[in-house]
Amino acid sequence: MPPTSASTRVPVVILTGHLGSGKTTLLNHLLRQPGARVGVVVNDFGDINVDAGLVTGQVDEPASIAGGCLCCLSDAGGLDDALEKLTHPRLALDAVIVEASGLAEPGTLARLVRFSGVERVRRGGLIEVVDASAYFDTLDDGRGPAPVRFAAATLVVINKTDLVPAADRDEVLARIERRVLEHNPDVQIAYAVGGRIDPRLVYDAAVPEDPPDELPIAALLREAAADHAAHQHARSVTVTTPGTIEPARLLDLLEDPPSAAYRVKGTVAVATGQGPRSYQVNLVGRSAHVAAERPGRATTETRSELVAIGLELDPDEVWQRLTAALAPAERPSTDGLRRLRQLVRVSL
Ligand SMILES: Nc1nc2c(ncn2[C@@H]2O[C@H](COP(=O)(O)OP(=O)(O)OP(=O)(O)O)[C@@H](O)[C@H]2O)c(=O)[nH]1
Repeated sequence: MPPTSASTRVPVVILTGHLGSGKTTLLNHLLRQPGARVGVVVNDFGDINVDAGLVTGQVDEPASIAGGCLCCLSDAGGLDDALEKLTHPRLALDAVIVEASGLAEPGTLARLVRFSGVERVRRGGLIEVVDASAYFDTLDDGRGPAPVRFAAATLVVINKTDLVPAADRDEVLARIERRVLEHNPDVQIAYAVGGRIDPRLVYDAAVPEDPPDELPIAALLREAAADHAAHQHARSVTVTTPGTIEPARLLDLLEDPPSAAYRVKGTVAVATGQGPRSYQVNLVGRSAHVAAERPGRATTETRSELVAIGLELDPDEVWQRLTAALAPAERPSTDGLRRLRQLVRVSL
């Protein structure tokens, strides 16, 4: 079998959180994003109650995908079996979200995805949902070390902030934030009501609108849920450069990304003896994935582009970092090529 093309890798996002913290609410919010094609893996449909209208078919009936979501029950076949089906190129999903039961241990799930035997998977991050109003009564008594579960997260959503009395809110949220950062100082933190985070933090929708040939279920549900309510908007910074780049500078960025950049994605071109070679770059949290594109038809234009997305991005700082990462080079340095190839190897 030919090697999997970089473009067919599907980000697998893990959603964890204590019982009742708001995982399903957040998942439903993400599924309402216009134009999104998302696969969902759940342990138990009965338990999870994804909005019925959004659950449009089992994975064996891909023709019925509508309103964006295709759900798949993780049964005896295990997670890999579900991922194998949902990452099939014929489904062309933008992302797969694995919603864990409230009792699941985040580190274990992260390892299941990281060491998944499924070739078309790439890590899409781990979102841990926290109930701000119940945090110090359930997860953490505030004494001793903070819960170790945060160590596996790339994004922590401090949800239900509306239930914290206004007078105490700043202090309670700051205390939770300090506990979250204790084991994971690089983690991105978002605040939410009803799980409403900016979907761009999690994945890219293939198209900006719902496809015209699909049922208007997602649109109706969006209206019903008044999902246009405010959420913290993610910022993004894009830098494009013509021509080929120096991989060592790109690796410098991927090994030490700007702290406020939650995702960095793009395509870069590197010169080779046989002409430019393109690589797809994806970083979520601190985990980078780089894959070589299959050599395609020769193009007249070669360019490299990176986009950084995050909640508190400083646009000037990030622009400078991305620009430095895309330093033009007609010929890559030996050290740069070695580091790039090594990252491509560990990304396989
Ligand atoms: N007030 C308030 N309620 C919320 C918020 N987010 C979720 N809820 C409610 O909290 C309850 C639990 O939310 P779920 O999304 O079912 O939580 P879950 O983490 O999926 O729950 P389990 O699957 O049982 O672990 C539901 O009644 C939600 O409507 C929020 O930000 N504010």
